[in-house]
Amino acid sequence: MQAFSLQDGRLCAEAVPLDRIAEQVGTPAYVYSRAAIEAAWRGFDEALGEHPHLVCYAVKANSNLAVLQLLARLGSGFDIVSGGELERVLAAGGEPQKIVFSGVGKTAGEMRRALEVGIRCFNVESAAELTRLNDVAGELGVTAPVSLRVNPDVDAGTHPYISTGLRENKFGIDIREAEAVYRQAAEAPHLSVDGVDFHIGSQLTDLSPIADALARVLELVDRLAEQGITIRHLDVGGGLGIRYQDETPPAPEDYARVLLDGLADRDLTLFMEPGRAVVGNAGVLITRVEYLKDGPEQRFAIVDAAMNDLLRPALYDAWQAITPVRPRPDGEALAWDIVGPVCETGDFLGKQRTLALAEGDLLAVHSAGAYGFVMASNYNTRPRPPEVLVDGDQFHVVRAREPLAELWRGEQLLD
Ligand SMILES: Cc1ncc(COP(=O)(O)O)c(C=O)c1O
Ligand SMILES: N[C@@H](CCCC[NH3+])C(=O)O
Repeated sequence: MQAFSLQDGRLCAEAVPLDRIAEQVGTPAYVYSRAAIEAAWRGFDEALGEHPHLVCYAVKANSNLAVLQLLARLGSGFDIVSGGELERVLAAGGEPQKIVFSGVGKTAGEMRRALEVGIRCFNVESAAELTRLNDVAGELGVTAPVSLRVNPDVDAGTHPYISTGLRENKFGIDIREAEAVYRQAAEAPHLSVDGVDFHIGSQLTDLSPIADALARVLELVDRLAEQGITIRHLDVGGGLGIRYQDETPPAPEDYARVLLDGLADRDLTLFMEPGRAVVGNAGVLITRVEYLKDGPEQRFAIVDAAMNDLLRPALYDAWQAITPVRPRPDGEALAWDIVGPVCETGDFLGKQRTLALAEGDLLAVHSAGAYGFVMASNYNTRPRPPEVLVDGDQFHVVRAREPLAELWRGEQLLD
């Protein structure tokens, strides 16, 4: 949960210097720490102690196969939102019985595949989706396990683009309509009601909206029990924040305490879907300064990473720490806008960063393990960067830089 630190040019807890990685794979490149990922996942798993639970890592945060494989080996479950993520989890050795499938727009094809492999549960987000899932399960002659994602209408107090638990958001089933939809589910011949689910937003730094949402959803569970609809598991989604700058996100133990206190003596298995908090501070994006440019109003450090590699600053105006891998203690510290080569004014990684810089310097953009590579694109026909996993004193290139010719594979010239 701590902001990631570099010690002597290395990811903390790992022995490989980042400049050695840069020499071998070039820049920009994502670098992840195995030790940090595993420690963060265990933090959630251990916080829930003996209470029956399943930590379903949210694949969307970082879906690199080697990252998924590490988590699968720890016994992690997975929260997926597409057929593509399902295939990734299976390819990485994830157990189908530990997969939950979220998302508002599941296609019939995605449902079919998930039923064929036998996932643990579908987090259903509308009455229409429930009808489709029942039909698809019926065609296959199987029963689909379901949990309804309810929208508890609480303000998560996060960026509006990543807040999901308000009535006006597209996510989940309005909590006031949930009982009726549960009755529909209970009567459907090819569905079995197993759980209830909520997820109110991402980068949450305060536990009180989670406690509010939990209380509302537990009232629903109790009302359903009175009607003979038994809920066996409660999925509390993900969303726990990390420290990017000066945030003080709750520790997994405090989070777990709120959840377990809320449950009281109810017999509910807990599922959780953390993404960012598992991988966010376990990764950096390394990039090299190409040019220093003195504009009339502003100094620019033009680096070789851009918004296509790391979108969060451009999309959310997100702040991520940027530090030199080898600081220049005797250099003059000046305020720089750290910008990329893409042809957009919004292409920046950081603004007004006071640093002593020279051309050729290697920089690390911190907290880049979550929503980094997964949101990268080929805009400006730039190859997506390689991904490297550091494991003690070794490192592995777990995804190579895309060769340029791959960027137009499948395209056709006209006759
Ligand atoms: C349903 C669901 N579960 C889990 C997550 C993971 O969220 P986070 O990375 O904030 O933990 C998300 C994304 O916000 C989500 O939409
Ligand atoms: N992409 C967002 C988080 C989205 C959460 C997805 N449900 C971010 O970088 O902060």
